[in-house]
Amino acid sequence: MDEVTFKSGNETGESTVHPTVTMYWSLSVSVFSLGGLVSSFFVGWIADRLGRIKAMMVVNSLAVIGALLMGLAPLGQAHALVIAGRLITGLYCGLSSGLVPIYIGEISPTALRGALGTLHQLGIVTGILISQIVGLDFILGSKDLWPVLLGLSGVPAVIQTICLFFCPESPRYAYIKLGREEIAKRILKKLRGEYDPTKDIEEMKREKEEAASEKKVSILQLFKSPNYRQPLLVSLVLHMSQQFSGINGIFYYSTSIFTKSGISQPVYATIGVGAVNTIFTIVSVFLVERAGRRSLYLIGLAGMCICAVIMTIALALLHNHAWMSYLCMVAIFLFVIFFEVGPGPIPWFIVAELFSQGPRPAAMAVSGFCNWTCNFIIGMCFQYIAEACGPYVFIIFAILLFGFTVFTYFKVPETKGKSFEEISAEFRKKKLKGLKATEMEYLGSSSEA
Ligand SMILES: OC[C@H]1O[C@](O)(CO)[C@@H](O)[C@@H]1O
Repeated sequence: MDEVTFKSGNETGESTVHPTVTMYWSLSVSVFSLGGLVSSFFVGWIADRLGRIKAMMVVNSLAVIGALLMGLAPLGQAHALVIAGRLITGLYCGLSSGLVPIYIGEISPTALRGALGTLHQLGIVTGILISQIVGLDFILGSKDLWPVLLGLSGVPAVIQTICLFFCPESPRYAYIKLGREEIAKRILKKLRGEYDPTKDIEEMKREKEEAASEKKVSILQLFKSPNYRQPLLVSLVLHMSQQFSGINGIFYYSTSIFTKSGISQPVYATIGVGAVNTIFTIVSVFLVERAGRRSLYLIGLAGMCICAVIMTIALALLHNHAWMSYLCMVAIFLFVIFFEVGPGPIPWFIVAELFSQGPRPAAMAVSGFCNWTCNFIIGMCFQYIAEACGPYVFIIFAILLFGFTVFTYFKVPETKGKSFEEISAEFRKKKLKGLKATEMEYLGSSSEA
């Protein structure tokens, strides 16, 4: 008999799963983010080498290959093919989660950069919601139809490839990277309608001069150069805060959290979470250009921190008070709402705002790598931490969220309505101020001596 079999009926009457199955399951869950973290490193390279549009088209082929491997899995060693397919799909997601925000950031007019940037997250959450629904056991999540479910994951990439034939290349790439002013002007007119592109071209010219003075920025230089220290720190911490907020703890394990908190139809509650997640990402599209990134991020993190505390209290008191399950459920929904108001969408597009054309691709690669690494860590560890901590698991996230809120308050600048150039000038000003302060301290201490 194959090793991969389910044993059922232990002494407690619950069914138990053979450890080999658990191992294959965990592996197929985690290779996805492993693929993401490896490939995100190459985002900058491929974006500059092929241009934004061609890069997205080429990368989409990975999604199709991954989907085919999973869809055709029953024809071969099913578990091995599913794991290989998930790995390749992860490689695809790592690249595309960097390329899409770079492209959106570069084609958007300043006043709409945040709103359009949030559409990237809207794409992610809509995908999650659709897969939650079609994954229901009476739709495609059954013993016979699961290969169709997994095979369909390539469809959005095919649709995107077709749409990309109608999309213009990034004007910033055309002007700054390729030096094609006329083409850049034509693209700008195609994107914005008949208007005078002189102001935009002027801005790109200044960015190009800045980029020319700093040579090509590699990932190593990004870490070495003091000019990028502050924006890099902000980018990495924002991506870390997105994943270490515990959002995927909720997403990966929401059904079991709902079961534990006594909800009778946990799968539908999970779909409810997906729906609320999508609705509030749409709300964020409209909010982000009004309220600004910094305030939304602060409200989002602080709100999530409070929800994590409430969830902990509700889970801890559940044994004594059955109504705590409702409180827990409300806290979970609010947690997701606060996430999508700021920490969900903002990290993806703010990195493109914090860096000018030269270092932008490298910065996107490093930030994407950070996001996927943290995602992988949560995927691997959450279950074990939850088992070890019981109802107190979310207190860890509450503490982390508090720390990230304080960091955001002191370190994250507002980028709303500012040109790329103005944003980097602000960082330079801060750096100078910091230097002056250190000089003063030094002079102060030497005169005291
Ligand atoms: O909406 C939740 C989803 O958003 C992400 O944080 C990406 O921005 C994913 O890691 C998560 O599954």
